[in-house]
Amino acid sequence: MPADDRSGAGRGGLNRPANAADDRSGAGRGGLDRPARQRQLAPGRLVLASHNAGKLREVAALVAPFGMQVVSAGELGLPEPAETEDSFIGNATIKALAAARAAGLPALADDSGFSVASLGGGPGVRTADWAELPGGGRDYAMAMAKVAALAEPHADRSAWFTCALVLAWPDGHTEGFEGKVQGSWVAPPRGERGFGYDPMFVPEGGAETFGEMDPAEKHRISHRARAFALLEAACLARPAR
Ligand SMILES: O=c1[nH]c(=O)c2ncn([C@@H]3O[C@H](COP(=O)(O)OP(=O)(O)OP(=O)(O)O)[C@@H](O)[C@H]3O)c2[nH]1
Ligand SMILES: [Mg+2]
Repeated sequence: MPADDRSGAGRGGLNRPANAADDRSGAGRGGLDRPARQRQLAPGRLVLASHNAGKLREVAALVAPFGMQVVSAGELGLPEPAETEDSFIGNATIKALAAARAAGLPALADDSGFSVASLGGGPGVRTADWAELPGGGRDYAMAMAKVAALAEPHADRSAWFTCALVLAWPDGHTEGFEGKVQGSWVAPPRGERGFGYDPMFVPEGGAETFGEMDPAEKHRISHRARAFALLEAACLARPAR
């Protein structure tokens, strides 16, 4: 397990990116060319560069207070680019840049995943792949069963979700942020709410899975909410009341 995969969460409230310098540069290089202040997202149209209905619902709810007119990549008929990087920030950057350039609008992408300590942080960036069916489509019951079967022999039940959010502009500028939520995996899965692997994850200090809890509670503590809090602080202004 990469040591810093489990850093960042559960310490001092909101998560910081695992590597603040790299993650907040967006381009992943950090340091020298990083602007002193992140680029602000002006009110207007924003593409949500995801084809996952569960994510779109959650990201749209996070963006809602900021008065942006959101449109999804699917509604614009944008293709899904290949996610060829081995980091969440890297893949979110691919998706955000592809959408921003194709639409000529700012775009917000989410790359996220579920990690199990005893599986060396897997499935991690390959979380969606573990649910893919050979003939197309996804089966999350199958994916959760696979994770549980592989992790079952190990005493360590700790697990976490990671979410990278990247904002991209048509000129190629990006800003990236990462959030994590620590907890443990459970089997069999519990709850019908949420999406993906939510029914097999219990956040630290809780008793319900993300699949059982009120969506408002997941929104309050999730990896996605934590990444969004960083994005908000850096790039968004709440409209005046
Ligand atoms: O239980 C979950 N609760 C969550 O809050 C959550 N966030 C992400 N995931 C899973 O992680 C993979 C992301 O893969 P991913 O970032 O490539 O997204 P995706 O392919 O589904 O859509 P897109 O945004 O790429 O179009 C997918 O399997 C998602 O189900 C979650 N599962
Ligand atoms: Mg994807």
